[in-house]
Amino acid sequence: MIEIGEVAVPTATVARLPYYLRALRDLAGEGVEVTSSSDLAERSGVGSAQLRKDLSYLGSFGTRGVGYDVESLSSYISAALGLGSEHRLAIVGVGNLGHALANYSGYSARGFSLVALLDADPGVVGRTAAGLPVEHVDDLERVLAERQVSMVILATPGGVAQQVAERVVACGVREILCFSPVSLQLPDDVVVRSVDVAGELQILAFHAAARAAQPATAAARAAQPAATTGP
Ligand SMILES: NC(=O)c1ccc[n+]([C@@H]2O[C@H](COP(=O)([O-])OP(=O)(O)OC[C@H]3O[C@@H](n4cnc5c(N)ncnc54)[C@H](O)[C@@H]3O)[C@@H](O)[C@H]2O)c1
Repeated sequence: MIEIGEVAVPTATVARLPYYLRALRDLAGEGVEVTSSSDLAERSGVGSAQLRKDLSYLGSFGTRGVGYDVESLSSYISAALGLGSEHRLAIVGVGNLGHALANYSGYSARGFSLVALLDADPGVVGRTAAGLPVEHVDDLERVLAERQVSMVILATPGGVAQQVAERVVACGVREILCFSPVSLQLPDDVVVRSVDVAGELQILAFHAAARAAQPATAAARAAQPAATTGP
């Protein structure tokens, strides 16, 4: 469970909120003012019962027979995710992956500002990516303090990730997005989200193998219409 204000929300629900928010923003971009739970659920890639359950942790939304007000639900989820305040990001490790992450153009639209890039390689330090200079990791403490960094993306080789993460945490950062292939050992109040593309692909491979083993069952399940009730 994660505390949002005075409410305890399951971690899995919090992980789905960004998908609801993205779907709501897409709807707003299309000029849609009110949406049904089934439409929002489909756009978010979840079942509508799951969507209603997740939203019920945050409060009472939607009008039966009418639906959800896109703008107000979007504002509420943004506030629940803490996106009202600016999150200042640094990327440590600006190799292939770090460079690609630096050039991602979607941070600002989602409430994040990329403010610093750090690397240990003298051949990388001094280059620019996304309009920012890459600074030496020796200056990590100064850079994080000066730019008021509150979140760090770690994209260093696995062998140095623990040591870099400890320095980041000593600077007061409590949220780390880790791409390095290690299990970081950090104080309990530090939240680490690890991304593992190969692991996700292995899960897809598992599903592909399961589907291949049971073609008739899978086809029958896919043909069943989803049940929808409520707003
Ligand atoms: N999680 C995933 O799905 C995923 C996908 C691809 C890569 N990775 C991992 O992400 C990391 C980066 O991958 P890559 O392909 O960009 O590698 P890369 O070698 O191109 O980049 C790593 C960068 O980290 C820098 N570095 C090394 N030591 C450092 C330190 N102490 N402080 C700061 N920077 C330091 C290097 O100079 C280099 O620029 C690797 O650990 C890789 O295994 C994870």
